[in-house]
Amino acid sequence: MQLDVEQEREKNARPEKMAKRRKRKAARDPSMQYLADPAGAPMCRAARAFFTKTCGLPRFEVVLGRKGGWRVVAKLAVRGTPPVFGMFKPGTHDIAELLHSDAQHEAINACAKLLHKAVLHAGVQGYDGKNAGGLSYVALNADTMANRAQVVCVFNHEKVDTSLRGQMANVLAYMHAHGGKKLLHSVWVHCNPAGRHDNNIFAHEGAWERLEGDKFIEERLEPLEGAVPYALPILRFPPMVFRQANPEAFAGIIAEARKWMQPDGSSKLPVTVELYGGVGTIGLHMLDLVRSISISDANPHNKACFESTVEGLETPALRAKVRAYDPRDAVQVAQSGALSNAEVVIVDPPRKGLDKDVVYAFSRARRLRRIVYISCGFKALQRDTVALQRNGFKLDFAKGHVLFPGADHIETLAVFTRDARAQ
Ligand SMILES: C[S@@+](CC[C@H](N)C(=O)[O-])C[C@H]1O[C@@H](n2cnc3c(N)ncnc32)[C@H](O)[C@@H]1O
Repeated sequence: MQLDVEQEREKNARPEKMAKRRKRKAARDPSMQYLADPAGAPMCRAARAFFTKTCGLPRFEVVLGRKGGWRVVAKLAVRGTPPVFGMFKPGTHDIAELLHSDAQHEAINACAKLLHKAVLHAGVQGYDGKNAGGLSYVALNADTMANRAQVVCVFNHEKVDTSLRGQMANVLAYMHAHGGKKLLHSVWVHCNPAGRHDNNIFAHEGAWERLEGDKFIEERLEPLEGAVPYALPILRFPPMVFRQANPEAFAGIIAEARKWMQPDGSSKLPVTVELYGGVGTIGLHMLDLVRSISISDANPHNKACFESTVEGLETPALRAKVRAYDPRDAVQVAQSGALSNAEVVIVDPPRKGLDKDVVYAFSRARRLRRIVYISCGFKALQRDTVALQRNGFKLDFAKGHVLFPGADHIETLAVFTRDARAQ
């Protein structure tokens, strides 16, 4: 009997404890938690230990860029009426208001503030977190060349109808009347009728409508100071494709990856395949270093961006190196024979890392010597490193880059090489 009372007390105490824990966690903005020493964040320490102690590399350097103004892609949740723009407190569906962040590009901060005022003025309802309807997210992308922002209003609706267009006309009228014209690159509406537990901001099948402005943000990733110059592609981004949130720091990863494109150290240029290639952000910076390149990505919206960048390349010789863009899943591409002549493969998968079937396809690709792996998911990279090593690829090099200073995150360039006789 005594035991039952204890158990009952414990059971009742648990929700209270959980609520306290959630509150404590929520008090810390997780993206700013390690700002004093970004390279000392737990994941950076874990990566250092893994690559030096477990993998036996002599060193693992972690590179840190600037701590403020680096973020060019911001996605803010919107909840309630009047709508609050911000971030979810960790482990909850409550929002901490965030219209300004020192991490964000100034065009994003200015636009978020004005958009919020316009939404309040136009009487737009925020998503209530349960029932369909309302503004659920805003996504802002900085056009750093012109100091403007590409704005997407995401509604928890099935389709863009006259009511939504009417609300957005009022929002835009307010923004235009309050200095928005020079701040706005473009304005889009997207419909994502997701449930409250669906964390995807954009829906694969959801409707998109561009209300004003240009289709693409154009971006050049300036090479690091002192780098050997090469023809820089102009990348093009509509809002529905992946764009690196910290392009300045990502340029450092590209610069490092460029050093690893010749697997046998000779001057022979390799036949290269890139999987998870997005709009071509990495591969199109390697054209002077490859004989040819084929790129693929599962998001079909990337293809038009990629082709538009290729069309604008400086010389026909560079254009001639680009073989194809395959808008399919990496497993399908890897199993379709695309790797049969590949000597170098570049991969930059999402956080979950490489699919097992992709690793298997690498092990069967007879000419493949090198994998240049850019990872945004350290746990998956650990798993993939072990799997690639089992399949005869030796880890030659790894370097960490802090892309989101303050967050517990690391982006890693890892280079694997397979000796011709090892297959
Ligand atoms: C981390 S992003 C990298 C994109 C690009 N390398 C860049 O730097 O902008 C990962 C990319 O993988 C793509 N992706 C996600 N799952 C995929 C899959 N199963 N097969 C192929 N591509 C996938 C996404 O569309 C996204 O463009």
